[in-house]
Amino acid sequence: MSDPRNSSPRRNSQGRAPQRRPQQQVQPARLVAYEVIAAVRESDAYANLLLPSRIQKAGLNSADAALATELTYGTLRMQGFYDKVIELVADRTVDKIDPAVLDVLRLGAHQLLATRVATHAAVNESVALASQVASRSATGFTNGVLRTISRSSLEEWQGWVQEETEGADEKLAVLHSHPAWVVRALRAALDAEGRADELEQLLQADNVAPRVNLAALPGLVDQVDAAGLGDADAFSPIGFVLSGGDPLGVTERFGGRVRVQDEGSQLAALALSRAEPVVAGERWLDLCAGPGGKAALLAAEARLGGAELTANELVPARAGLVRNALAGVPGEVPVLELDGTTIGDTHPAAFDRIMLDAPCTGLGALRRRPEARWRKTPNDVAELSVLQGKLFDAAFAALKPGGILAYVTCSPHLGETLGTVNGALARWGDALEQLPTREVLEGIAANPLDVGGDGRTVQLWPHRHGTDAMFIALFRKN
Ligand SMILES: C[S@@+](CC[C@H](N)C(=O)[O-])C[C@H]1O[C@@H](n2cnc3c(N)ncnc32)[C@H](O)[C@@H]1O
Repeated sequence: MSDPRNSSPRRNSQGRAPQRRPQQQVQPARLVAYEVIAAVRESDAYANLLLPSRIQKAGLNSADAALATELTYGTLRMQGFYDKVIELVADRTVDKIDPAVLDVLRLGAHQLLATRVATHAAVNESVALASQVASRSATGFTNGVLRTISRSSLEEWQGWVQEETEGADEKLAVLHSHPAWVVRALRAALDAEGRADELEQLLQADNVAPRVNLAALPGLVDQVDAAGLGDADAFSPIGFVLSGGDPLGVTERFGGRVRVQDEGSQLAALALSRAEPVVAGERWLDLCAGPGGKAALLAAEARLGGAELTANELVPARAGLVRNALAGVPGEVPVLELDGTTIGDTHPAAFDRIMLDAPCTGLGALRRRPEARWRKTPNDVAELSVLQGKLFDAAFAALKPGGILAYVTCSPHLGETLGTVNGALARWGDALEQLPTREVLEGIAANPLDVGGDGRTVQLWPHRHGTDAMFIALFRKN
């Protein structure tokens, strides 16, 4: 069989521009997907925030809403791979393609290579979309590129794309659609546990939409009612995998006492609240609380043990989200709006337990935020690790002697995990004691966790635990 790359649209007679503007209507689900993908590119929109409102505005039924979601998320996730395929076919780099046409091509490539959408529907609707959002001349180009892509299988394109790419990490990067620097960072993080051979599994897991996970707030939900929501989580003792239906409907039905929350986030909050028995009257702080997932769980745990939680969040709009998240838990939880780096000055030695769920790159939650991988840079790691160090020191100063600090990130990047921890240990010496985090979590988890490392810190992984790649480290102030 001849190499399909030789049938580039410029050379292929079947790819010639149609003579007339296509009459086909673009299906609303595809139009919604295109609009969100374009907004992500043009105005740095967040797909997970914009998509629900676009679906609602377009009045999509549930099947079309599911299609729009799959098309949007799948296209954004696999954009790096599709761009390489498009470059091979179009015989030019993607920066030489009109951005609106490129979005149409990415969306079309996704339908052809990763969905069961019929080839004629994927191509014809993409051509119609190109004529609607770009120029008439773009229709011939779109038609040619997509017809060429459709003539070969995903596996064949994967082979050609790898052949065209130099370097082992770079090949994995393009094949699994991650920036190469992220692949190198993930390899280093796995390598620190002696598990670099799991890299490909991790990259694959980043490209699979996560299941909807729920947390039933302890002491506030009848566990029998909650059990009807789905299967119990493998690890979190309060978690469930939603078996079906609208997650927001479930949260509303339970008055906010059942919440959508990743299992790893549940374990991180429980690691702090259950590290040792709670003494009534303890004061707890959630230093970087927005949007409030862990704060709600900590508030429920504090209520059970007779402790008092305070939440803090720098960004006022996100502090509002924290207040909403706390609404399902009886009792008052003050929500401060301070810069967390000053908490040691405003509240010296004031708290028995502090959650520092630090601002981070979020490289551990790439499956959840499909466009995030394309927005982060190594500079973000450098800047965030400085902020993480400052927040750590402030939290340490706000901790009472004997108090417990949980340092948590939803990034496995070593600069944000062990780098920050080792920096703090170097600064604080014997005053900062590492607690056996793995042992604490093994006492909480419903099943053995099988985490790597030396046990003083815990790194969870999507491919291994089905959670976001949460990093959790517990400390005591001596
Ligand atoms: C990883 S998120 C926390 C997630 C939260 N714990 C949850 O479970 O929903 C980090 C939060 O820290 C906030 N933040 C960033 N810089 C901060 C600062 N200097 N002081 C306090 N909060 C800050 C961000 O706005 C963001 O909401």
